Amino acid sequence: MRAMHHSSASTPSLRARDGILPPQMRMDAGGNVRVVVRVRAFLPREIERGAECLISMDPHTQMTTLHVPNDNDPANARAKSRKVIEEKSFIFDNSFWSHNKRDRHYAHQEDVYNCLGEEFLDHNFEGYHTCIFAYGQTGSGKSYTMMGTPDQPGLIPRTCEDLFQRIEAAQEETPNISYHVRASYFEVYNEHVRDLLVPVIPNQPPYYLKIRESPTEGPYVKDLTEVPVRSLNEILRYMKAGDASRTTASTKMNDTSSRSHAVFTIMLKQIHHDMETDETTERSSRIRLVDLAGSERAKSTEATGARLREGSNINKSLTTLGRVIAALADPKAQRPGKRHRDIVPYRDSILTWLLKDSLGGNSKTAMIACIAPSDYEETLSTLRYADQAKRIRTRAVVNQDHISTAERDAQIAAMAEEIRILQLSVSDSRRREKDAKESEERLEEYQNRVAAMQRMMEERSLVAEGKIRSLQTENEALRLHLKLALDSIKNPIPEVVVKDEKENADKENAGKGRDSPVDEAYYGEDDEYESDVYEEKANDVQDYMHDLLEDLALFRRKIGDDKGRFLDEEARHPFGVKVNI
Ligand SMILES: Nc1ncnc2c1ncn2[C@@H]1O[C@H](COP(=O)(O)OP(=O)(O)OP(=O)(O)O)[C@@H](O)[C@H]1O
Repeated sequence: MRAMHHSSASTPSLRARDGILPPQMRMDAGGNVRVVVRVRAFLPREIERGAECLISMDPHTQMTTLHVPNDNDPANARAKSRKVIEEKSFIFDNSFWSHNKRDRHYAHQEDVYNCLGEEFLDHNFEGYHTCIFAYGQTGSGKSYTMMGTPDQPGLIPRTCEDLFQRIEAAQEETPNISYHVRASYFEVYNEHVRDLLVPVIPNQPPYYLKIRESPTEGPYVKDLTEVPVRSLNEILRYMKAGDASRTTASTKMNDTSSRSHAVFTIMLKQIHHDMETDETTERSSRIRLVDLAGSERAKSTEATGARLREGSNINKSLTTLGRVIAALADPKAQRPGKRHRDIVPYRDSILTWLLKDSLGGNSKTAMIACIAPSDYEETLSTLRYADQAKRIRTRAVVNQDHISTAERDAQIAAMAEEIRILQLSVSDSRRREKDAKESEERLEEYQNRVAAMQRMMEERSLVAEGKIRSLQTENEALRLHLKLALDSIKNPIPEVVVKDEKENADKENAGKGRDSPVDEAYYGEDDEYESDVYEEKANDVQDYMHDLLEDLALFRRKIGDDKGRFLDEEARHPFGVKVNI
């Protein structure tokens, strides 16, 4: 069973990069949703129509103010028809001014990452799940902020880059930790989930995935592709492929990408093996990065109300998200107790059901509210959403497990037995073909167990890899130590004589008629005897070190054999089962 602990910052080998942000900017375990707002520059069409910027931001108070539009901009005519139209101010955790590049406070992509992404990645290394989602009307800069462009990469590629840089640095520093990264990418379109890592087959209808809920892990997408990734380039390749799939799908359906919600997930597993206690500590965290559909479509759908059911489905997820945020922000929802939790309508849409944990459960969550500079109505609506989201509190815990090698082996053996029994019952119910549903359920359970076992085997092999790496490092250190020891024994550093002593010694030597004390140290009669002793000592140390290295080599071979056996076992059981998250 998964044990949950609060962050054990003292675990030296599994740590995040600390001290980057002042403590008041770090969330505690039960923190509020972090809310930031970002305003973009004018687009060419806005400049053409002579749009005015209605936003101002105060870099000291992080206040964002929405000003009343003048009468010249036709885009704000509807806003003008409202009864009350007034200046509105909101304070957020950060107000990012990306409107005018010449401004001293201009927030570049890098600034957004440094202020938010970096801290969230710290949390992931500490073992917390995180979620960052971008919200805002179409064309307000969500994709630019999350994905960016090749020249100006956004939060997602920067997170991946930093993740692999940290892993690389940590592996050099502490070789007994193994890191395992997996990624998945899906979109929610028209209340359907589509796997973006499965290539679209031309002239074939899209394949939609089902949602399931596990009592321990919460809602997940069944059969979602989850690929293991070992480098930045690899993860970027998957991301690109997913984006291409998203665009292709949209064109095929004759739609725009802004109608779908894209969810990019990275699973990070850190496995630390303590050679002395033979105990393994695992930290698992989920990094969820979400680019939501444009918000104003949801509102217009809602406003007309009479659209076809299919039409209203398109952004059902987004309107439900609004209701979920409102319910969670309600102080009643913060109180413990089943009744209050029940009023949150997570299950009313696919997106909110899947993000249940990220919005109101075990996750540290941030919302980036993207706003256009000259649209009063839409911006006010986004800012109100964001203001409400500030009040949501999540309950993040460090996802950490301790397990000894013996316990892991026992678990694998028990699981293998369970799988064998399930396999028998699957083939039995298939033979009887009596109850198709029962058979399907058993098969699903069987596949889940096989996938879980496959993971355990992979982890066992990761632990072995970690052991080998730390032995190699130890080996190298010993070799170096031995070399230095031998060098210093064979060529001892002459004793340094301080000035006064040297003068006295010189005088004494002059009296004895000798040349210098250094000459004596090197060529004196006694020295031949000394050098024999050194040689003998050197040989002893060398023999001792040699034995040690042989022991190490033996241990290494043993671990290598173990690993080879596991891999063989895996090869004999080509599970080929997809993994659910
Ligand atoms: N901070 C920014 N700096 C420069 N250009 C930006 C910025 N934010 C957005 N843009 C530009 O504005 C346009 C719209 O942005 P983007 O596509 O990110 O919007 P979006 O909110 O994702 O829209 P949709 O909901 O339709 O997907 C793009 O041309 C993008 O390059």
